[in-house]
Amino acid sequence: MKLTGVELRRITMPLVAPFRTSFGTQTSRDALLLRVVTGNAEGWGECVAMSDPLYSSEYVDAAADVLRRYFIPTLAAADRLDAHAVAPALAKFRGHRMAKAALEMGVLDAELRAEGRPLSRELGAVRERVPCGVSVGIMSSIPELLDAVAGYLDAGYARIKLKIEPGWDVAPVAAVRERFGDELLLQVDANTAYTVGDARHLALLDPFDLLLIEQPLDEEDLLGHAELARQIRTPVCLDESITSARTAADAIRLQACAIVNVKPGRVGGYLEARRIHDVCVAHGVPVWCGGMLETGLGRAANLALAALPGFTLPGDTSGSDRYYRTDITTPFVVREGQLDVPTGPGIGVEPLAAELAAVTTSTEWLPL
Ligand SMILES: O=C(O)CCC(=O)N[C@@H](C(=O)O)c1ccccc1
Repeated sequence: MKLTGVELRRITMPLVAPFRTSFGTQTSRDALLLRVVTGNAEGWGECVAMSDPLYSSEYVDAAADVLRRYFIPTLAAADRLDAHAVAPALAKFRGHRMAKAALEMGVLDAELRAEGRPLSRELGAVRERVPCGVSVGIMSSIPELLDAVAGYLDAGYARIKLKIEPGWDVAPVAAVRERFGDELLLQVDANTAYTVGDARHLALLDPFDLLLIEQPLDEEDLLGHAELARQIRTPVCLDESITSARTAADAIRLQACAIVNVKPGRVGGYLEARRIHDVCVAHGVPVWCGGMLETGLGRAANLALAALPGFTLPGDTSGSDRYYRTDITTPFVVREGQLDVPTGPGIGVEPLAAELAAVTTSTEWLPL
């Protein structure tokens, strides 16, 4: 397969409501999409980097630049190209995993569409539908939080994840437990907001029977997470710390985590995400699929991944309307707390022309 050209497309999609985490508040999603054109098919890639380097070191302008100056020309020069050749071809460049993931996703989508094969089959999916959790941001009051959680439970979500930070942790968890009962699948996400010195405070969450506490400490503090895990009962889950199958294996061996949040964009693509799944399954560590406010393109691909056997916990792949009034693909609608895994070739969805045009802020065609 030969690369004939790549379109870099920037889009801006307003969120239906502000989404506050421990590292900031988002009101819209500025994203980079890639349309990868090969001799016999086109594929779509979505870069999950945020507008600013607050979740990780990557940000969308930098991703566009490194793709334009280094990654796309490197692939164009490759005499044979398939999705499995993308990561090795780009390995000489350090980091920029989200940019690499977007390009690999576009090549993988094009390759599978040309062969008529769904991504779910390529990855090894064993389910046709996956249970959906939902991520709930930090709110300005407990009543506002309880109303939001009630709305998501009415919508059928199978699991609630609460964003927490110092000053917004035990009280919201206690209020949600008290209002919605002990059966509710409930977890929290700190996005690195604490230190191991907060262990005694975080142990106050133990009585609430949480599924997990996600990334409580700095992404580079594996030993701190291992120490924290010895001091609290709530299982520790890592997100930002897990950037590859190698770091997943190290984190497990160091007993820094009992559960892993797998995000294809964070780890360099869906093929590395599958390797992380395989490492975790081999160690008996459950995984679930995280989210980065993806459009329907990334949502579709994440559903294929979330259908693999080791994804035994509900992920953050929620319905399109959790974040967007109008998606750029046919919207994903949660039914009985589940979403259908796309069955079409490749990622199984394509952008809707009018909806995509309405949110496009720039396009750039790189002929190769
Ligand atoms: O449902 C989603 O797509 C978002 C899930 C979610 O909470 N993502 C968090 C995270 O840290 O995992 C996030 C939010 C904003 C930006 C980056 C990451």
